Amino acid sequence: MCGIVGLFLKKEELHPRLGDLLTDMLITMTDRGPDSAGIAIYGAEAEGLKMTLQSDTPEETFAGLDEILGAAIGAPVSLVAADTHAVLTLPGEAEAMARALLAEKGIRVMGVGETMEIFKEVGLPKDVAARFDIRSKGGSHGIGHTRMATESAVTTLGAHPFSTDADQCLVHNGSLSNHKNVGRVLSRKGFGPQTENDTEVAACYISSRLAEGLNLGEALEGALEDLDGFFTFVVGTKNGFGVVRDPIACKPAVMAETDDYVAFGSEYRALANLPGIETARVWEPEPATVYFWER
Ligand SMILES: NC(=O)CC[C@H](N)C(=O)O
Repeated sequence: MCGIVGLFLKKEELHPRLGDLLTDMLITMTDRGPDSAGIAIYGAEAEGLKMTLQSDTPEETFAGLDEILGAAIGAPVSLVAADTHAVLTLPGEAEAMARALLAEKGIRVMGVGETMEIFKEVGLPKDVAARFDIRSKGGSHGIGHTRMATESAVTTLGAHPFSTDADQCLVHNGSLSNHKNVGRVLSRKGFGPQTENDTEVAACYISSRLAEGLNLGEALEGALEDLDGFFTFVVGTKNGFGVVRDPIACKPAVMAETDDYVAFGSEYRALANLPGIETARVWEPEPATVYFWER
């Protein structure tokens, strides 16, 4: 199982509603995966870099962290905390120094980017969305996932979306069969996974191909060649949104497009309440076919 949703808004007037629409879509998919849930939101562009952090002891960990980091970096740092996560904004050139300081304190970096923020925890979509107040978040596009684990433990780090490079994340329904081998090859190239999860290998694979200069569509074509097993992937980048299913395509998937948005759901009921869905073009994505949109 696992439930995936994605929403790429073409119409700017809908941007303030992104978090609300995605939350409803993901809650509809709850019975496809009760283990953990997560949402990545591509929101307002930061002046600098956003780093989404996670801590199991957020009250002690996040208190005063902006001042500590700001003093160490010698530049202003802002921090917005919500439950176990916090979004830090800092100058891009301070990323390496910030990562070192955060690692010393045992704080996890869930993802970085100019626009992407990422929130994921063990629990049901409705609870995870409420803990991080996802409904209040606006943005241009986002992806979400509710997990029934097949490949690694039910933990925060095993939850989707997996973000393995700036402004890039991926969700997956299925299970890969050659992720151990692909992971080893990617490790040698400096794109190795941090967890035992098969999906993270797919995210690392896309990162490595984008870093080679491929666009998102080409990177997803590469995944069809190089990744074995069952998969429906939905991928977000700063300006892009892509979908691909393996050649057998046994995991359900449905898409809808209007002048206002492109939407993905594991099942139609995830899309059923979107505005204007009555007149949308609705289709089942073909096996081994890449779909992607870029602004
Ligand atoms: N049920 C699924 O689709 C699981 C996705 C992935 N294999 C995981 O374990 O996280």
